[in-house]
Amino acid sequence: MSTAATPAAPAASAGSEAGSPVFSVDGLWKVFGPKADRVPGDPELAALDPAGLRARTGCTAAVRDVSFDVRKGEVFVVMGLSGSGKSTLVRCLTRLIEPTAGTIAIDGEDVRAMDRARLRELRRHRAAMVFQHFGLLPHRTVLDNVAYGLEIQGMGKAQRRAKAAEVVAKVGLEGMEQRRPAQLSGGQRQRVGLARALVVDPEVLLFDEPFSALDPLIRRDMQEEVIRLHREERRTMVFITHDLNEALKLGDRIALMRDGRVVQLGTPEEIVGSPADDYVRDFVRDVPREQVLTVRTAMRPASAVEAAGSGPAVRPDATVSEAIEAVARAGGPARVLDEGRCLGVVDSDALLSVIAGTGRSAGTEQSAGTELSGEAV
Ligand SMILES: Nc1ncnc2c1ncn2[C@@H]1O[C@H](COP(=O)(O)OP(=O)(O)OP(=O)(O)O)[C@@H](O)[C@H]1O
Repeated sequence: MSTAATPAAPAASAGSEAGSPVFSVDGLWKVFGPKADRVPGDPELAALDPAGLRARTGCTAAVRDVSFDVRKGEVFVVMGLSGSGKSTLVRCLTRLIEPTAGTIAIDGEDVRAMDRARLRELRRHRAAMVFQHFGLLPHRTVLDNVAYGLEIQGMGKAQRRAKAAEVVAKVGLEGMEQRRPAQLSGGQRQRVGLARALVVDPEVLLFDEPFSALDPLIRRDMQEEVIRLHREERRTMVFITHDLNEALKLGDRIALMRDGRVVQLGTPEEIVGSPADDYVRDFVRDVPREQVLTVRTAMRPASAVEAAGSGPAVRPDATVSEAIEAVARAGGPARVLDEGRCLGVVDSDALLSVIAGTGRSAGTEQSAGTELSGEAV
């Protein structure tokens, strides 16, 4: 299947090409400082740690040799501590920051080769950014703030207002169309920022720590909003956060950054269940494993008798926490059923050992299965 898409590919088309890359990033570097260009190509300089590089050259490598794909329809989270390079990396995707080396493609098109007009179109139509400081126009109403992107595109007033009203309702601000930003709460303002990015129907939404200034309850509301929008539209999203819980909650996959490098790229389950190194292990140490790891991690092969049984059943993507409930309620093992196929069995010992961190690692799946009928919970 071709991965080429029209510049303003509608979200509805995203599902048909699920899994193909929207952004492809290869060997990306961003070095700040004098004669930054020489760093990526010089193996000796490229191998220095941040302090060493700074001492030797006066440069900071904010992004170091990073490669990844953002797949169509996924929420791709870039996570890391302050200064790890998240914002620089995501700004490089649309060249809000010019990369020093490496390649970036969107739907196969070379972003680094784009001229100014094409770049403008990329930022306005294809990859819209939602910022933490949403930069709303204070004298404009909510409706006109949202319609602003369409105005820039040259859309007529009636049409852009109608479209803006639709998106204002979609983000839960119905009835507030005529308010000005100063008359809104922080969470509501963030919704306007989100609506403003959504109204141009971009192929990808880029979120730069959009919720970090919000209080915890409003933040949770906004996270739910993003999950809902993603579920409804399957729009591709790249989401920067330094908050591990937010990353685990929102991300289909997470790129964990440290000192400009991606130290691990994987699903929440892979990152929590199989940390790539001690840094990641330490990072995820306090995560409640039972809420992230799934029964795939905990199950063992089923005997023929167990597979044919009629006891409780759980889906393979059910969390360990959900499985504990099912097993506790039934007082015995539960079958793991995938569309009627028995993939294995989970029992209380296996579930406990996942919580204790002594179980099998994430991502290893049972391949054998038995066709069975049954409802998985
Ligand atoms: N314009 C610049 N000039 C020099 N150094 C920079 C510049 N912008 C960023 N840096 C440095 O690059 C590194 C990565 O910064 P970046 O803002 O990408 O990190 P971040 O992970 O997004 O941090 P935060 O969570 O605090 O926003 C930091 O060491 C930062 O000081």
